[in-house]
Amino acid sequence: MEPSHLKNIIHGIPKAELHLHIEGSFEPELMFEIARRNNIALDHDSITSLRKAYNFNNLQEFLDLYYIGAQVLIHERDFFDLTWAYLRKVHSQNVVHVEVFFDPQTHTDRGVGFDVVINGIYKALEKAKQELNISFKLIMSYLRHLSEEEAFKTLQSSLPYKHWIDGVGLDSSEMGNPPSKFVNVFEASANHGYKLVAHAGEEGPEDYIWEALDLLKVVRIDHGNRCLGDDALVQRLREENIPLTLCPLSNVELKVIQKMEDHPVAKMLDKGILATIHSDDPAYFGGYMNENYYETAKALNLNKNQLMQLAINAFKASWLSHETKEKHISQVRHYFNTLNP
Ligand code: HPA
Ligand SMILES: [Zn+2]
Repeated sequence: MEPSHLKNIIHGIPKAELHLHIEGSFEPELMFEIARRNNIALDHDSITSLRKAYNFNNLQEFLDLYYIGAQVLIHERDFFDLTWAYLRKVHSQNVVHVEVFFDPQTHTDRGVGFDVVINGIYKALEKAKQELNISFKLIMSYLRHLSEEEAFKTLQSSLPYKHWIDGVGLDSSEMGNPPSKFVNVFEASANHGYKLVAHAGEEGPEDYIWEALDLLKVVRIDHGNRCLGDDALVQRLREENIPLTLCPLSNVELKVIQKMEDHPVAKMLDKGILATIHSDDPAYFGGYMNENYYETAKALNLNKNQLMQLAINAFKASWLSHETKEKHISQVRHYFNTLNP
């Protein structure tokens, strides 16, 4: 397919984004603006020099910069501006539903209140619902390099805002921080009514995916790239329809795979896994939803049916009501039916 034709097709697909860290959507331009108004000095003297530092050999090298960038976020307005900028951007890419992660501990550990963080993020999400017609869910993610006790404190802080938060996740440094470390806090989170997801099998082994399913009882796996090495796991994912929220540009940038041509998403679709495509940390990895779809489709030579399946899978994997999912899925089908051959 011609690149411009493929881009046009992808642009027009109504899309759902289910794996997005709001702190990872922090574009350098906005980071400099917020740093200036908060009187915070950044390590880099220009946007160009900051962008040049975005060159990672692994997850940890990225996380080190990601946490530094987040330090300029202090006031509710900062969290609002961050979230609003992301929502405007994805609106321009025909994203109609988002399920957004935020990392409260990245901020509360610096003395920023949980209320400040969530008010800023939530108000932007509400505004996008009203003005951009984007529906949303909000997922609070525990940092796995910290202790389970710390996660429990975060759970406690979240309770006054429970009606705004749909689920909890698990992110940050995967190796050496297995899901089993968080069994109790996940169980407690479920008891408070939160849905459960976890990053697993991004850099970590298949075992971590099993643990996320069996011990944490998650309903969705974030990444899960490593599952194909384990036939029993593939069967489990397929039989239970467990979605994998994949992030192809992230995988290339963090050297989870060597090149996009090695991405497992097409094989996963072939095996009947509910695989979906998202952007993870778009400001750091060079692309939002359309760019993730495009680079993947180009490298793997995906056809229209595969693109349609990916878009449908994302709505299936979402936490929208059955009725709303069906509405979006029929819009995706209609869109592909109206495309010229
Ligand atoms: O890709 C990721 N993996 C783990 N933790 C993260 N926190 C932000 N992005 C990521
Ligand atoms: Zn992620």
